[in-house]
Amino acid sequence: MIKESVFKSFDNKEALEAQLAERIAKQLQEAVDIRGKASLVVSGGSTPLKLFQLLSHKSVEWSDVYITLADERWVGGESDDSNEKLVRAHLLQNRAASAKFQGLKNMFSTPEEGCEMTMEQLAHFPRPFDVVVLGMGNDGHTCSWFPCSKEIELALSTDKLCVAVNPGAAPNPRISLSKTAILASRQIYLHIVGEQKLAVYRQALENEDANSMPIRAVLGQHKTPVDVYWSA
Ligand SMILES: O=C(O)[C@H](O)[C@@H](O)[C@H](O)[C@H](O)COP(=O)(O)O
Repeated sequence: MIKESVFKSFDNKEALEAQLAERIAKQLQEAVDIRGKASLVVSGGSTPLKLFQLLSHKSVEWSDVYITLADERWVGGESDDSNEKLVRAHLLQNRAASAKFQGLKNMFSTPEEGCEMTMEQLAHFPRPFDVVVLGMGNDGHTCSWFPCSKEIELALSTDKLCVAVNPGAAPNPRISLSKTAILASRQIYLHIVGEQKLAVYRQALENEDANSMPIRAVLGQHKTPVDVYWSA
């Protein structure tokens, strides 16, 4: 059994998003106040869209906030599969438009070829990351740590910042921050919605085999604070 992290449940998505946006904004501003800059890592997918929109209106010194992605599909920036496109459309708007965003995709044709350049482009990011927002798939993946990929053990063991991942059961080759990179942060939020994701989360707590349910690599450690935000 994995010792449960902080688990906060909400009656509806709106209440979750309002509280999480407020908390993230406060933590980012505190980081700017203390260290002069802050770093935020966000995930793609459908869950965080409203959270991004709420965050974009928050009174944070966004020009001192560095934002990147937990993972990216290796597709063009105009593709509807692009997480960068999603972040530019929903988060890098309003007040947050002045944030310093660095995507993970570059001009190389594969993530394997582009990985080194991606890591060079992230080398200047404030680390440990101040805030990391993760989602979770129904297979227990987070970031692009897919249990069906041949790179899953590497993603969960390498000391490098990024890994290329070729998921069998999901579209597009990916680049992902590694477990080492994600856990080198001050605060992780796992943002999940719906009964099915709750059941997957509960199943993840049952044992520590992260290769089969990679979210366990995050839930099973207690060095980095992990707060789970769930709503029906
Ligand atoms: O690139 C991605 O798709 C995300 O980074 C991925 O890890 C996502 O967080 C989960 O797949 C949940 O996605 P949903 O929020 O759409 O359920």
